[in-house]
Amino acid sequence: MAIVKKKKVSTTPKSTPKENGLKRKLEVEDAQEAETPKVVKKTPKKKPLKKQNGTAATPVVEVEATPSSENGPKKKKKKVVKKVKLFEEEEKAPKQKAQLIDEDDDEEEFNIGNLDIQGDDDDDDDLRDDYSDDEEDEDNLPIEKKSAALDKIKEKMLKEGEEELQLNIANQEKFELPTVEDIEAEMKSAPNLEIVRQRIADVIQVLGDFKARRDPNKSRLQYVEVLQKDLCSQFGYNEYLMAKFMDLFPNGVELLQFLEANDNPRPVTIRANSLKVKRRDLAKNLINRGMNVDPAAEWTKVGLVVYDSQVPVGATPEYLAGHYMIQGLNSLLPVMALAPQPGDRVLDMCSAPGGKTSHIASLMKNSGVLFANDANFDRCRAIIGNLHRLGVNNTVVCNLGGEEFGKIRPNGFDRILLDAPCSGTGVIWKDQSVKTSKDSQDVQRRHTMQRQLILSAMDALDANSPNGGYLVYSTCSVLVEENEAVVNFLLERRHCELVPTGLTIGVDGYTRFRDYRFHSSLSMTKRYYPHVHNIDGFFVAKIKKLSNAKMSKQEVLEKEREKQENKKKSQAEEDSSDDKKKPAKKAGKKSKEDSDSEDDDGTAPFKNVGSGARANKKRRNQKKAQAKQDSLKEDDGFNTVGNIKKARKVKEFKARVPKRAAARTGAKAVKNKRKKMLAKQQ
Ligand SMILES: C[S@@+](CC[C@H](N)C(=O)[O-])C[C@H]1O[C@@H](n2cnc3c(N)ncnc32)[C@H](O)[C@@H]1O
Repeated sequence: MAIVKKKKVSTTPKSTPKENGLKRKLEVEDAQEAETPKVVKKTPKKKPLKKQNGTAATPVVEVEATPSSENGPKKKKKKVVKKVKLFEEEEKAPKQKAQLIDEDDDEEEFNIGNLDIQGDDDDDDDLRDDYSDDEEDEDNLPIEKKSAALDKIKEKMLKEGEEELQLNIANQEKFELPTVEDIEAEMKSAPNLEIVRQRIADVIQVLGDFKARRDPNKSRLQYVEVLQKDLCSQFGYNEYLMAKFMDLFPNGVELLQFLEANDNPRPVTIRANSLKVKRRDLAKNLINRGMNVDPAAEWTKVGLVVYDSQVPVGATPEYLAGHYMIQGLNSLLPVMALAPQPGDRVLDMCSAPGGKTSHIASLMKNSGVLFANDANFDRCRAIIGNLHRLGVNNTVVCNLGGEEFGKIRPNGFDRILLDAPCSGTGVIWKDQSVKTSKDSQDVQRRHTMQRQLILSAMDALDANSPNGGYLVYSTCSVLVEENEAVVNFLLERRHCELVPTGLTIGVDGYTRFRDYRFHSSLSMTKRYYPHVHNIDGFFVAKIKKLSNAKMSKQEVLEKEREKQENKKKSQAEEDSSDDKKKPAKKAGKKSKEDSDSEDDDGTAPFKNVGSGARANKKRRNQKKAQAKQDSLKEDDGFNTVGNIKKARKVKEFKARVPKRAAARTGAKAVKNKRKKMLAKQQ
């Protein structure tokens, strides 16, 4: 309880920068207290664009919030006594106040200098010390003194929280896991979100140190199921998507960070249109209009972040004059990877509303030719509007299915951007309906379309282009099925190879993910996450076309065979390394200890990713995986091995017997006749 309130303090403005005499004067004149323009500018500046480190505050706070049965009451007593002392000193009415506080045990806040600060009187001592220190430092403004005092208190609280967490861990508290049925029943009535939140923190803690904290009668799977249900109810996702995210982030703390980032907006960013203005000049003009802007990140020369604005960002004279485009920073990445050159022939295959198109045109310096295509006619209007506003004049807007380009313009472009339609799982903050609307079928449909589009894009690319032959594939999805799986499919179907994106940020793409095994070069692709990079979830791959010749069936089959062999090899290697780690026990004699120890790998909370499981289990898993693969091949659009499957036609058996004969004779005669005919054929 006490720690949850501490969060309150951490959200208040943190620090005021030291400023020179003139600025200080202005500030004092402008506003006596906290809200000077400088403070507004500086405070968010640090937050939105800095890469967060792995241990973000929120989940830790949640764990800290776990009440320690031993410490809780003791601490409270101490606080009450100390508060009494303070009130004695401050108000000189000891008895009355003590009574008051005893009556209201929950009251843990008191007011100092217009700022609500909670905590025990050690904090107050600190605060007083801080003020006395500050008194000595006559240069500081009152707000600076308060800010410094707050910083100290916050630091202390964090330390205390950490100590409390350590104490909890040391106490080895056992948490009792409800059954999935209990949770389902709980969900039918209005669930208490505070309890759910606490349970999530508890389960993640248990999964993080499974051996020591588990209930011996419960398996890892049971914990994971409870966690999944709770996360769905806490964050409002369907189970399908939550399972996908749990696969993607096997570490519970990171999963929470990702889910929380999905509920918060990304910073507002704009791209300076270099066809019309330099970023520096644009920034000056916008600041003069009352917008608080700064360069968005080190890796971009055209991005600006807008902290706050007194005018709507989409209605300034500069916007209307086409000096900038409102764009998420992630949108800059695929265009930077594409690196279009002046004079190139470029295709933007799925381009509406034209943010990336106009960026491409500006890098081409309005020269060469750019085709901006989109299958949606209404969205094409938006492209045209934006291109006019931004002064782009090297572009042809067209309204075709992207799948057509491979046929109507084979080997026709130097560079192609395929910013594919996707599930949008990287931009959930923009569209919360994604949380519940995406299911297996939907993702499968996208996956199929993406594979068709990527093949068409590759066919439309000219491998003999003097300085090109590059395709950039991007999505605003974090799902492997829409990213690595699609690119891997292309590598198996066409003469092409992955090349480095040239992007300095991002994490490497997967080369293996659950049942999927991708080409090792997939590590050259880049992934972006909102909780890591503070930009939308995104994926970028850059591919070079090696030959305009299409692959023959023979070659495709050969690649296929090669792939299967590699897969078997890597599987065998895995098995042998597992066998080395743990000698295989006698098959069929599987004790309870064995089954427990399967779960004991605490490195990955949700599953034993890369654990040293025994050969027996491995074999069973292999069988399961094989069965799954077979079923994928059967009817699942995620099959990255075979052709893109159209709806299967069910072939009916037809007896090769003339209809008239069949009509004349009985069933038995027809059967005999058929037998005879078959014998003859043989
Ligand atoms: C992710 S958005 C593109 C965003 C755009 N690149 C930008 O930066 O402004 C995907 C676009 O693909 C279009 N689209 C969907 N299916 C398509 C297809 N088969 N061929 C071409 N475009 C398609 C959609 O209309 C949508 O505008």
